[in-house]
Amino acid sequence: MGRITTTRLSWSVKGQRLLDGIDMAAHDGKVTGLLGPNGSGKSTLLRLLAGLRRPDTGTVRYDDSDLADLGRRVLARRLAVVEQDVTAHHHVTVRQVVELGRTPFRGRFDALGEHDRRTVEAALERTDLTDRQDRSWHTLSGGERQRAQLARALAQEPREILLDEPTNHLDIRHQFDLLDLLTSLDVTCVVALHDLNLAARYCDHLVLLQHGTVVAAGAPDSVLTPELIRSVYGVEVLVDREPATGALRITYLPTAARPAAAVGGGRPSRSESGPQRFS
Ligand SMILES: Nc1ncnc2c1ncn2[C@@H]1O[C@H](COP(=O)(O)OP(=O)(O)OP(=O)(O)O)[C@@H](O)[C@H]1O
Repeated sequence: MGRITTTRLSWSVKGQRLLDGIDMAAHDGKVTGLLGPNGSGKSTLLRLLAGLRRPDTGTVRYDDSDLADLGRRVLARRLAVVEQDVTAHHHVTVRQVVELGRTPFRGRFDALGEHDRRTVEAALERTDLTDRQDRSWHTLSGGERQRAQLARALAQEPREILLDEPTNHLDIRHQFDLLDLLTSLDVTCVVALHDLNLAARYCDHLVLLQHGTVVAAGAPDSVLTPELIRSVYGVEVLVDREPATGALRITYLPTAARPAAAVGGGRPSRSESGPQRFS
């Protein structure tokens, strides 16, 4: 269906190792959250998973196939990518952006068929954009653009979706709508997130990065511990469960309650990593 795994994945630029020996797995139909401070390597890892960068060493596999052996068109028919702050030509409409999701399934000069049109309309509906489908790209807000990019990805009917901070422009309701939608899809999702509470609530599995390495991976309650959050983000937190839903809840403590030297977080030792390191 759509399992993504990496083995000892590394990538460098100008002699600087930005990803170092990443072993991770995104499970069939599940939502895997990529967490980590600014610059920890989340976007770089997503680009390697998408085949937009070639690893120096290591492999990415989609089910049993090595990404390096999958042709561009085969990959485009199964994998959708939602990058941060994508631009589009000013004068294209929302609907035209979403129709691009059907490109891998059509000949270059083929018109959209009935199935293409129905898929595009369903994607517009699911992202709450039906009434804005004729709007020009340049008139959209940041959040509407983000939803249009998600709609394009859904129109691709993918088996896997990679999303880089898809909620960063969205208001609270649309953040919940987007993540509810992702969790309801029968699609393997890998999503880079900054909001630890959203990660706790919506992700089945988390991969926590620091300095281009995986410092912890596993179920949210094994990764989002006060010790790991302090070590990686340099922030003191309380972790408990919301009374109403039972969901894991992270409460950030005021600066005065934080330990003096933790900010910036050094590379944690293996013993601090606690949960299973790679899964
Ligand atoms: N092409 C590049 N050339 C040089 N440095 C790069 C390049 N791409 C990424 N980097 C650096 O690699 C590190 C990881 O960047 P990346 O964008 O993957 O981090 P991130 O975890 O997604 O960060 P953020 O949370 O800020 O989006 C950063 O220090 C970044 O400056």
